[in-house]
Amino acid sequence: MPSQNSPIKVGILGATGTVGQRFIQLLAVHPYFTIHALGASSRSAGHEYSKIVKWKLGTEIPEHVKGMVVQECRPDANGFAECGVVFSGLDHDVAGEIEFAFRAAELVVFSNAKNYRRDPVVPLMVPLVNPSHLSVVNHQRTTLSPPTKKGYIVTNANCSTTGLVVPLYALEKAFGPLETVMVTTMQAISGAGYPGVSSLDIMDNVVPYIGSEEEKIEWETSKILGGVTSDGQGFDLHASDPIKISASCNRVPVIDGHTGCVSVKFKRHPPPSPEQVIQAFKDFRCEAQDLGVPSAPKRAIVYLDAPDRPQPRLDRDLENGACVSVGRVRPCPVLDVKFVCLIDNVRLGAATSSIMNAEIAVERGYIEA
Ligand SMILES: NC(=O)C1=CN([C@@H]2O[C@H](COP(=O)(O)OP(=O)(O)OC[C@H]3O[C@@H](n4cnc5c(N)ncnc54)[C@H](OP(=O)(O)O)[C@@H]3O)[C@@H](O)[C@H]2O)C=CC1
Ligand SMILES: N[C@@H](CC(=O)OP(=O)(O)O)C(=O)O
Repeated sequence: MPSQNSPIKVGILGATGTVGQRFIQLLAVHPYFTIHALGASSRSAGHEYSKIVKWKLGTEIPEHVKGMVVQECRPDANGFAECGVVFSGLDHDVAGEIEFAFRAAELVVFSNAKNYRRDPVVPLMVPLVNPSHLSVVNHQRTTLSPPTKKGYIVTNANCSTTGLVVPLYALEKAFGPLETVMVTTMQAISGAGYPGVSSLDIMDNVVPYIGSEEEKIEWETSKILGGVTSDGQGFDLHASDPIKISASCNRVPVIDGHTGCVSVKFKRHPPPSPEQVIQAFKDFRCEAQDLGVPSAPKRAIVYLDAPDRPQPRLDRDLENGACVSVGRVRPCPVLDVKFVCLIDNVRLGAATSSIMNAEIAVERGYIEA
């Protein structure tokens, strides 16, 4: 952990957006990191943050951030050169090039964008599941061009993928590999950024399509649940036990919180009973909790006993939005067991995961204080 006197200076790319605002809220007071630079598009650059942002959170903009001048997202822009880390909430249209430039300039980049998630040397890291993937950044530093001494990129997952893989990981840890997963999501409008989905499209409605979302859930899950290859240079993508995954994604008129209805089939026969599955959810602990990093939730999975939970409005604030809540565990007449899961898509689904990934990187010595 960095000493009290020298918190690591961090920049936020996409600081004016939905995810960027959460970064600012969550990092306003943080034991390891201090906000030092803000970046956004040329539309926002040159303006004081409080004058240009359409702040949507129910807390005030932190006092020391209000007057900060938003910069262009370039490593040589004012403030970024002194940073060790940048958190990125950039639109995917621009994230690829910008994040790469910050890595090349020897910054450590924690990204929410999809651009590098499939890269064979970039960890796709859900902090409650696969922090072991972080070690591959050593290989990334030497093999990606340009090679770096300190800089690297770590991404976090799609928000719905994150809400799914936490309970799936708990099940694989307790009962061995899964064979089949079916998930139907009901995703909040904040997942589409700001201004996102038009109110005329989403009020009084359900939209049964979110572009590329199903493919992301189906692909990302295996990279996250898989391990690191034996040479330590990449990811095994769960190849020895392939999981069949089918996702159906829907946009619903909820502000924050993605819900998933999940059915799973286990490789093992007989499969665990619903009672055993519930116990596995209750017993689940992960490395972020053992390391005691500041953003780790006390309970990574919160099991809710009531027959009508979890619900986004009631349960998205559990553990400050840093857990996955689950409920309705019951037999599945088609596969083995089914349940419902809920994630705060902008906290654990985005900003909280990036921050927790960075905290783990600090604790493990992958970021110099
Ligand atoms: N919302 C969510 O629940 C989740 C989002 N993500 C991912 O996180 C990222 C951010 O999403 P979100 O916050 O919702 O999106 P928003 O649309 O709300 O914010 C986008 C941000 O990117 C900036 N930006 C846009 N164009 C440029 C440019 N040319 N140069 C520099 N900055 C630019 C915007 O700045 P400006 O205000 O100046 O236009 C803004 O700060 C995306 O990649 C998204 O896919 C991942 C998981 C969950
Ligand atoms: N597509 C997600 C949010 C998102 O931006 O996903 P990704 O980071 O995988 O592009 C949603 O609409 O809820």
